[in-house]
Amino acid sequence: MKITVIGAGNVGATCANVCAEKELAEEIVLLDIKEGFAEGKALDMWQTAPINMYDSRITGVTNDYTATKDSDVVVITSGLPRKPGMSRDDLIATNAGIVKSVTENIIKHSPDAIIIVVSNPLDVMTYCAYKTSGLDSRKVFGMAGILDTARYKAFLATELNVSPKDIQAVLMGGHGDTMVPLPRYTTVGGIPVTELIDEDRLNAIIERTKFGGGEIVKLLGTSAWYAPGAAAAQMVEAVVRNQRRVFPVCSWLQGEYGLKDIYVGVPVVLGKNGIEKIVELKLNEQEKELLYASAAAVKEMMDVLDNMN
Ligand SMILES: NC(=O)c1ccc[n+]([C@@H]2O[C@H](COP(=O)([O-])OP(=O)(O)OC[C@H]3O[C@@H](n4cnc5c(N)ncnc54)[C@H](O)[C@@H]3O)[C@@H](O)[C@H]2O)c1
Ligand SMILES: O=C(O)C[C@H](O)C(=O)O
Repeated sequence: MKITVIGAGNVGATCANVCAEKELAEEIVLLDIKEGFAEGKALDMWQTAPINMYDSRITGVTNDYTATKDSDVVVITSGLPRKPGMSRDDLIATNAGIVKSVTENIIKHSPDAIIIVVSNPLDVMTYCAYKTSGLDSRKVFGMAGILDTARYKAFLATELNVSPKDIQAVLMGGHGDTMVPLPRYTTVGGIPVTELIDEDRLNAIIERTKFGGGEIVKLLGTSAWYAPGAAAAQMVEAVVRNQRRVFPVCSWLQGEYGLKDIYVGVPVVLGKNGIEKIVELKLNEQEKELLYASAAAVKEMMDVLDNMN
């Protein structure tokens, strides 16, 4: 197995580090456009191998795609993060150029790779990588739902003073303020969450989840990386170990949920072929309405991207 992570910044480096610590591949390549940056990060990480006891070999390169040749999985994290006061959509012009050129280079050297997109605005950048790569849509998908549900679960674990391990949840829609956490599909040790928390508190947690990325941007002046990097690595793990995990993933819909030709977050089964199956939940009218509003916001940005090319 060979994994490449494009972008050795906060998210890319964290993702590569988690992949190495979990020994997800014999070879992990970190690539960045900044001279010496990926080399330095990779060298530092490799020096943790004797401490953390792993033998996945990490190397870093400056924009040399020959080193990424025959990768099984490529994670794209290259691009600008937002600053306080910005929305993710404000990044579209710069990051579309970066994701397009990166995808072209990936495909030249790893024509059969599975591509996991992390760069923002997530749903539109995943669409950009899909269009550019020419790959089957099952092999090009985006990371957002694992992060967004992790935030939702973490907030619930704090509120209920229980282990986050026991919280299960589904969240759908785009990776923006319109995302749709689904309380009807949220359980704590198998108990419906609505039996454990009153409606007002639950609604407050849902609102905090929707703006969870922005909360961190305000605190740090740049966006989050520990949870995003770990979430991307969890998707890599599901693929390289063929785990068939069920996660919300930004996926290309072809009629599922009544939506067509759009990338948006839905629950899927993730395995060695990428998206093995899209799971269709029986949403009620209110949930459908929220999902469609979120899909409409994503579609608007996909149209912006189409008009840029
Ligand atoms: N999907 C999500 O849930 C999620 C979560 C967190 C961050 N993000 C997004 O991920 C991206 C990266 O965030 P970050 O915090 O790691 O930013 P960062 O600035 O720390 O790292 C980005 C890296 O990309 C590199 N880069 C830029 N252009 C490149 C190119 N053409 N080729 C290779 N490398 C290039 C930069 O040199 C930099 O090192 C941002 O767009 C951010 O919004 C998405
Ligand atoms: O909020 C951001 O800009 C980064 C990322 O999408 C996140 O949710 O942490």
